[in-house]
Amino acid sequence: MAVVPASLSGQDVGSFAYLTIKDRIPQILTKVIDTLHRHKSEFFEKHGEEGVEAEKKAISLLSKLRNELQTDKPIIPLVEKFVDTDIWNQYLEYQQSLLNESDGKSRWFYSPWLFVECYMYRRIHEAIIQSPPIDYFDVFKESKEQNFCESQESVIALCTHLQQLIKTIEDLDENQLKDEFFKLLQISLWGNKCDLSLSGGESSSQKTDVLNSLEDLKPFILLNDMEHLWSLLSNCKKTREKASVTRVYIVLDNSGFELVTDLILANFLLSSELATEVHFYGKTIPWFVSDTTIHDFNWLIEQVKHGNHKWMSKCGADWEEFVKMGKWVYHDHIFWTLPHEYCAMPQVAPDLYAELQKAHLILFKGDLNYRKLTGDRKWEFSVPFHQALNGFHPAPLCTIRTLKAEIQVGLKPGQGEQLMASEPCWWTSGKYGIFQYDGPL
Ligand SMILES: O=P(O)(O)OC[C@H]1O[C@](O)(CO)[C@@H](O)[C@@H]1O
Ligand SMILES: [Mn+2]
Repeated sequence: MAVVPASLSGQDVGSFAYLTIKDRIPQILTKVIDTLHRHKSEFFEKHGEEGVEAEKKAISLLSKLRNELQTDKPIIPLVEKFVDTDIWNQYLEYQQSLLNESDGKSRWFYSPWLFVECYMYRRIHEAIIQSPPIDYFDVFKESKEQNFCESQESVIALCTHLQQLIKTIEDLDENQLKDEFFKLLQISLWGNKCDLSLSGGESSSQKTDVLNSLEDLKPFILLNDMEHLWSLLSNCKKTREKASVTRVYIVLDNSGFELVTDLILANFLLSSELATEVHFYGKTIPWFVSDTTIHDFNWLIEQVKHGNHKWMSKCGADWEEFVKMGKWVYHDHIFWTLPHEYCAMPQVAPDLYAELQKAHLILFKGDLNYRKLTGDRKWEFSVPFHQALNGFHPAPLCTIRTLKAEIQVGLKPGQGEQLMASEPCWWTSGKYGIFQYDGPL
């Protein structure tokens, strides 16, 4: 097996991982507890006393979790039966086996950051499913919906842009079509600034007109492989036989404004015939505050459809139709909410790996996907992306991510060091973005 660098972890005092475990995660837990409190009367109305008791139980489990974290207690196995409980507990044992001390127990600050951060969201889910009858409750739903509602104006601007574009799409020459493709890719990139995990669950909606900001934002794209995406898809379109398909898969990240930008891009892919099918992958359980579940996906399409604007509602109606016709397919898979790096997918989720191999192109949205693609490890800046993927090559793939963690590969020699000297927060602030491609050229 190839030698890989150590994992990022909270052991490195002062690092982004350390600060996330120390400050951001407890803050998110406190918000979750507060959300449950605020829904107390709703639970009472729905379920009577039983609902109130369940709310108390969930809160006490979450307070215990917060205490374990803040006092750096050992990571304990999951107890409630769920589809992935055994896989999680096996992974916990595996993490323990990596520790050299004889009585070594995985702890929050001493284990890989990716592992403990995923574990925290899985424990939140456990607290909820241990508390029937409120075991259906999505503690992050409110903030995801708020993010969408606060981005209304930008959503209208994007829907209007897309509908105008579609009207004349057949008259566009190759270069014009490529320009439009690049625009919508960049919108989807900057949509990733709006996650709610980095902001500790605080509102992070899109209020400026992103369409008119694209030129100003260009200097912040550190790696730009958009040309490869164009070559690949325009080639598929040219060489495609009648009745055959081009499948683009989008591994989704955040709901709210970012999801709108992804759906706008997916709509364009169909309208331009660069793809004939778009497959979406979301999360099975609430995850990293703002990540998309099937409920968020359906809710958002419904909202857009009933939007108070002609072009917005046209988009929503078309999107519903794409889903009905099977041109857009939404998939769930438990693997996306496991702590494993993606190079483990062939062993842990061979069925999912086989599905991904059917794609002509896979787009991975967001920072967490990047961390899992590269194993969340301390790679040198100039290590090739292909190498950091550590054998994960199901199909041509591209990561579309704003930088929100101390990890970046594939830079030019000296580029990372230079950024580090001039702007120490360059890789955690979400200010910079990348399109990083791996696949045949
Ligand atoms: O929604 P994204 O882009 O995956 O970002 C998730 C965020 O959560 C973090 O784990 C921080 O809590 C960062 O890695 C990242 O900023
Ligand atoms: Mn996210």
